[in-house]
Amino acid sequence: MEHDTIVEIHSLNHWFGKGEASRQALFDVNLTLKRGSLTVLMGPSGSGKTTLLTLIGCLRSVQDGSVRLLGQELNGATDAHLTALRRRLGFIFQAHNLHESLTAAQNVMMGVQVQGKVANRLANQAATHVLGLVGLSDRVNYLPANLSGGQKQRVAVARALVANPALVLADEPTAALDKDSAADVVELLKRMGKARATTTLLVTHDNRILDAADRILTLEDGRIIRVEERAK
Ligand SMILES: Nc1ncnc2c1ncn2[C@@H]1O[C@H](COP(=O)(O)OP(=O)(O)OP(=O)(O)O)[C@@H](O)[C@H]1O
Repeated sequence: MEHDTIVEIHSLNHWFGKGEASRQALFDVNLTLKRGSLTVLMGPSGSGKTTLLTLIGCLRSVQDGSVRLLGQELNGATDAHLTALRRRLGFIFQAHNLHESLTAAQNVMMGVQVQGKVANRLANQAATHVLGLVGLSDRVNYLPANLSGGQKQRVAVARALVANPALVLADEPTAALDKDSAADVVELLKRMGKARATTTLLVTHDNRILDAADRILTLEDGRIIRVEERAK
């Protein structure tokens, strides 16, 4: 695999349930993600977007086909191996998933500390720096309860990016936000992605993210039915 290939998927199939109740959710998915690219995944509810994202994110086991993440095969990988790989990724979900009892800075520090043992002082410096990049310098010591929805999602973006992950996976990161906050988060993902050459795969219906995408994939009934390359 080329050095700048972050994800390479061949003939991926996935099923939920066993025996009679078994239902196929993904059919013969093939996909390559290059370093620094922003790919959007679209498709109707139930088309398999989250299933694909969670397979790439080592959050469920690959059953059939090949998924190579950062040069390593996920099909047949041990739980320990999947956990180690998962730590090299950044995740952003629709609901921000912040710890309510921790400040913004402490939440972001957790994004550094999952990577292994890092001195608190260094983790704190990194967290403060990234919170500054997402425009929250004056909110580092706030608890989530005292932040707006958009600010919380910016903390979640900071937490996902603080350890410079090779790949960021995002599932509807702007869905729970009002228009202005959503625009801020989109701008941020674009800017941070460019500055750090992060590879991003995100599920969204947000037109502003579509405008920023290098490529738009459409899933329907578990199959990629359209690939639109965007000229930059
Ligand atoms: N844990 C599960 N157990 C059984 N079936 C599941 C499970 N997760 C997803 N499915 C089924 O797999 C298919 C794909 O679901 P998935 O969540 O990937 O779709 P999606 O495109 O992300 O949908 P949405 O936009 O509504 O989030 C659906 O038919 C869904 O019902």
